[in-house]
Amino acid sequence: MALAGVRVIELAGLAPAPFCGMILADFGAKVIRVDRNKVGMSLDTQARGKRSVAINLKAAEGVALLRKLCVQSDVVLEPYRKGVMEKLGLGPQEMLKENPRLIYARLTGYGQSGSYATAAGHDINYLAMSGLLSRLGRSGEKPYAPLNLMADFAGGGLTCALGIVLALLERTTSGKGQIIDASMVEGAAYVGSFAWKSRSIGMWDCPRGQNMLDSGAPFYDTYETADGKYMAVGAIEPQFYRQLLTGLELDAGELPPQMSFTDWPELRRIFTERFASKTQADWSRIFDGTDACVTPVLSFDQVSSHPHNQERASFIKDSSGEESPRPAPVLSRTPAEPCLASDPVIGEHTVEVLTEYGFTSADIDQMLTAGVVECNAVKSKL
Ligand SMILES: C[C@H](CCC[C@@H](C)[C@H]1CC[C@H]2[C@@H]3[C@H](O)C[C@@H]4C[C@H](O)CC[C@]4(C)[C@H]3C[C@H](O)[C@]12C)C(=O)SCCNC(=O)CCNC(=O)[C@H](O)C(C)(C)COP(=O)(O)OP(=O)(O)OC[C@H]1O[C@@H](n2cnc3c(N)ncnc32)[C@H](O)[C@@H]1OP(=O)(O)O
Repeated sequence: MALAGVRVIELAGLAPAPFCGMILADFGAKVIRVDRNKVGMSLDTQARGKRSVAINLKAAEGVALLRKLCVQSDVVLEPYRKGVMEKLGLGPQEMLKENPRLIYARLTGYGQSGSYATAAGHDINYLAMSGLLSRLGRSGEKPYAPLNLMADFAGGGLTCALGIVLALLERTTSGKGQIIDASMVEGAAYVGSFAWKSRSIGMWDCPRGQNMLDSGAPFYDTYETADGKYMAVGAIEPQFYRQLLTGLELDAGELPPQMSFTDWPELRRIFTERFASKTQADWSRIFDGTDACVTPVLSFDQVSSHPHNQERASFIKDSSGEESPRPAPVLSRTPAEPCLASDPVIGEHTVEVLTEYGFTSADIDQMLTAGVVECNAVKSKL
């Protein structure tokens, strides 16, 4: 796999850093998640392929142990509020002195500088600060965050993973590590570069929800079907729009022109009525194999059995039968090989990992006894 041999220490976080760690693990890195002691259950749902070590970082010995793990690793991924790692004496300056090849990734909401740097926040706050949230939502309604996908995952975890891979690539020539300051505000804004930069061609001149790609246009929207499901329509170009009208059995000559903004409400009314007359399966049969850019809005239950997704094996099942998306993109020679075993329980691999990092059994026993580390066995799932 592409990242085989890369050793990553991931400090346990909420959602973005776990996703970043999972991407690295999916593509072959050895990711060790550092959890707290005495926590019953991990809330990390992005733990595929990781191992867990439980360390008490409130004990000096725990901090010293983490330092040793970081010194022998390629990447540290930390998701804490600015200053937390420095307080522990594990800030990037110190760590890079000890391991100049270390890539030290800091994934926060507001970045490592600026007056918000130490403030708490979540996806919706970062998205709001990126400017993007102001553009999301339907006409006449308040701004609406699309789950916590934009800042936490696209602008956060994914962008941070890109930064880590870039730094690893650069290190092959310079031999040097570096610090990555991944701000979710900036990551989300960057993902939104199209929205920013296409203002120059008038893409967003109308208020929220009234533009071509923000649910303003009737040919770029979703429609309810007779069975309470939905179809997605993305028929932008005239040649594709014509195929949409054909599928809906509508005569272009009897309709207002596609690009007449003022007629969009009337066109939407007509499309709404048409789509409501047949089921999702009916419309899928009509539009499958055409270039009308019309697809069913699949539920999580439907998605893996859709023929196209089945043909590409786009979804995988782990050993407990849980379904999830296959890692993307697909690399031809060194594709990801996602681990299908159950996610680690907290501290499941403490002894295994510490042994691998050169600690003796006596060292490990002493730390277990002192409560500096914890090792937990997997409970059988009966
Ligand atoms: C919208 C998303 C978040 C979605 C996540 C949800 C899925 C979950 C969030 C809350 C969960 C619920 C909740 O826990 C209550 C229930 C619990 C129950 O068990 C289950 C059901 C629950 C309802 C549960 C359900 C779900 O799991 C949840 C709903 C996001 O936007 S995530 C993005 C968040 N932002 C960032 O990541 C940006 C960077 N980070 C930060 O700004 C801060 O870390 C943050 C997130 C604001 C948290 O601040 P906090 O004050 O809590 O921490 P920090 O200042 O960072 O300091 C960390 C301290 O922890 C110490 N520490 C770390 N490791 C160890 C260790 N191994 N041993 C000991 N101590 C450790 C560290 O030293 C710091 O200590 P100090 O404060 O003393 O310096």
